Parts: sequence; C-alpha cells; structure tokens
Amino acid sequence: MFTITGLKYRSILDIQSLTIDRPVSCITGPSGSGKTTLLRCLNRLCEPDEGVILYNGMDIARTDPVMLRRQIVMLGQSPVLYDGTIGDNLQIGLRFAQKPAASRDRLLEVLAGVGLQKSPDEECQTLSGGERQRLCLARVLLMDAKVYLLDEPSSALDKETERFVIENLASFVRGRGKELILVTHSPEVAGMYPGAQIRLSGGRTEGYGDEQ
Ligand SMILES: Nc1ncnc2c1ncn2[C@@H]1O[C@H](COP(=O)(O)OP(=O)(O)OP(=O)(O)O)[C@@H](O)[C@H]1O
Repeated sequence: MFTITGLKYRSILDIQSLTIDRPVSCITGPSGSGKTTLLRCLNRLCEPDEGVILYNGMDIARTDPVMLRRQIVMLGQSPVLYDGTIGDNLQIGLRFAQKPAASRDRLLEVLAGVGLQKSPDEECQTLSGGERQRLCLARVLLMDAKVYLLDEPSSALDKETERFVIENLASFVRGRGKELILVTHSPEVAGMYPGAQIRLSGGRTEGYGDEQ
C-alpha cells in the first residue's frame, strides 16, 4: 500500500493526497500527464522535490534504494534484451539482483504465465515485438517482488493475448498477497479494473476508484 502526500516533482507531478491500496491498480491518462513519472517515484527512480511517499507506512525516502527496488520492481516501456537465449534473459535479472538462479521448471512456468510457448534454449534475436515484451515481463515476475510497477506491459500485444497476460498477472499478485500497479493506455485493461483506476491529468490525480 502506498500513501502519497503533497508530492511535487518539477512541473510534472502535483499530487496532494493519494492512497494506492488495491492489489491491482491502473494509472491512466493522456500522454505526457505524468504516469511514468509517478511510477518512477514509487521506487525512487525519481526523487520528488516535495512530499512524502509511504510504502506500508515506511517513508521510502529513508529506505536504501537498492533494498527498496528488490521489493518494488519496475518494468519500463523499453526494457533491454541481451544477446543469448530466452533462459539467459530470464536469469539475468536474478543475477543482477544477486538472487539464486531459477530452475528450468520455474522458467517454463513464468513463460507459460505470459503466454510464451517457447523453450528457454531458444535464441531471443528472432522474437517478435510482443514476444520480447512478454519475455521482459516474465523476467520481472521471476524476481518475486512484493510490488510490480509495470509501464504499459501489454502495449505490443493483441487484445486476446493482452487479456490473458493481464488476467494471469492479476491472479498471480492476488494469490500471493502482492501488488500490481500498471500504466495503461488500453481501455480494455483499464475496463477490467474500473474501481482501481488512478486517473492523471496534467500531473494531478482526478480520482482513484470510487473517490471521484
Ligand atoms: N526527467 C525529465 N525531465 C524533464 N521532463 C521530463 C522528465 N521526465 C518526463 N518529463 C516530461 O514530463 C511529462 C510527463 O512525462 P511522463 O513520461 O511521466 O508521461 P506519461 O503520462 O507516462 O506519458 P506517455 O503516456 O506518453 O508515456 C512529459 O511532458 C515529459 O516530457
């Protein structure tokens, strides 16, 4: 759960009060309204000029950023794939986080969770844009974080795959007491969580869920 008070970041964000307390929340709003910036503030990739962000009651400004980002992981809009196999690309996030490597069964499980029916041994150079996006998503899910901040995770997917992936993500976080906050331009995705939309306009919140 995040509690945001008096948040200001440059001239981009000005949020007086916002509590994000649902298992799955969507940040929506026009291009340039500050959605990515808000997401980045939640794991200290952006440091606000003013205001306080509490995560489960803890002031994130007073938390070690590396420790914080182990619990609160972010997947940006243009994640990087490395040369090598699908398996290499899945394990690399764990290696960077100094976590033990995942078993082959676990790799297959996360790939299935994002609807990617590929072998971990396959090279990733030939993957399509939507397959690459899902591989990056699977890499982040392997991190076993408490909160997943996902910036347009389904932008390259067809509607059917999008629904499959987002529903799987939602049941993954709900089943394990985790949280998912995703930025989306997709009316279909936002429509799946009508009570949990944070609507941003010009860096200000227009409402969250039933608050409006
Ligand atoms: N580090 C920065 N320095 C200056 N301006 C920035 C910085 N980061 C973002 N901006 C500007 O802040 C505004 C909000 O950007 P942001 O990426 O948060 O928007 P967004 O709502 O996620 O947009 P989109 O839907 O197009 O991804 C934009 O006008 C952007 O150009």
